[in-house]
Amino acid sequence: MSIDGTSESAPVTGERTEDAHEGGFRTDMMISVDRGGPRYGEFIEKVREFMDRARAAFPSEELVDELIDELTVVNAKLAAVEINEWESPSGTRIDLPARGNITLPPYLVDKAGDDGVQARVTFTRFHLGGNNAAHGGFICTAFDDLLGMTSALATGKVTRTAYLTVNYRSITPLNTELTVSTSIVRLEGRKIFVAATMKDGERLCAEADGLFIALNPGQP
Ligand SMILES: CCCCCCCC(=O)SCCNC(=O)CCNC(=O)[C@H](O)C(C)(C)COP(=O)(O)OP(=O)(O)OC[C@H]1O[C@@H](n2cnc3c(N)ncnc32)[C@H](O)[C@@H]1OP(=O)(O)O
Repeated sequence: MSIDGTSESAPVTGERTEDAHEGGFRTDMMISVDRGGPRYGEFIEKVREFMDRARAAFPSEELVDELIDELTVVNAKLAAVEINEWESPSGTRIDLPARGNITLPPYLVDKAGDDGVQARVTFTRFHLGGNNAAHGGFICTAFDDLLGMTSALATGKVTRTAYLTVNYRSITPLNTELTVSTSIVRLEGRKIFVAATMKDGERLCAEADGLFIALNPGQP
């Protein structure tokens, strides 16, 4: 099963047979398109909407009291079903934007292969830096994840970021579908040199170059 979100393969089921805590990211994560059920994506969208609304709200004291009570109930429900990172739907639901991982800006993968990835990302109010522009850290996050995906697909190995350089070339707008294109610059043993651009139409918003290292077995 591919980690890129484009595979139509059947979901992986069954128990892990190895120590889930040995080694870094997993190419053999318990990838699934059904964990959390058919409405899990809708749940993630509601959480993302909540993050946007929380960022944008100016609540009264009374409303804050009310929200604390309601969120206490919701948090208790979620705490009761906490699970390890390898089997959580968040991060493994490859049918959802950004694999259903709310840590990441929501992106959709259009094309993914061993020469690079094409994706669309939309930053929203939650990702606000200032004056209606995206926060640079979230731009890095999008690049890091999509370049990590690029490195993994090019090598079939588990990789980690050694460095990531981002140049911010023009304002990155919120609520606008942006295109991200990644590519492999060169492969040198365990070293994967990668590059990426983020564009609003033809306008270059940001670009990145990075080095990812294919991890040795058992390496954290
Ligand atoms: C689909 C899922 C996508 C998810 C993407 C998310 C990716 C991430 O966020 S990863 C988290 C952030 N990154 C990290 O935490 C990594 C922390 N650093 C480390 O673990 C290690 O330093 C690591 C793995 C990068 C390299 O360590 P190690 O495996 O021991 O390799 P090491 O022997 O030091 O270096 C290997 C080669 O890379 C080079 N290298 C390593 N780091 C750098 C660097 N920062 N700059 C330049 N060269 C470097 C070395 O010089 C060496 O080159 P050569 O083989 O030519 O001598």
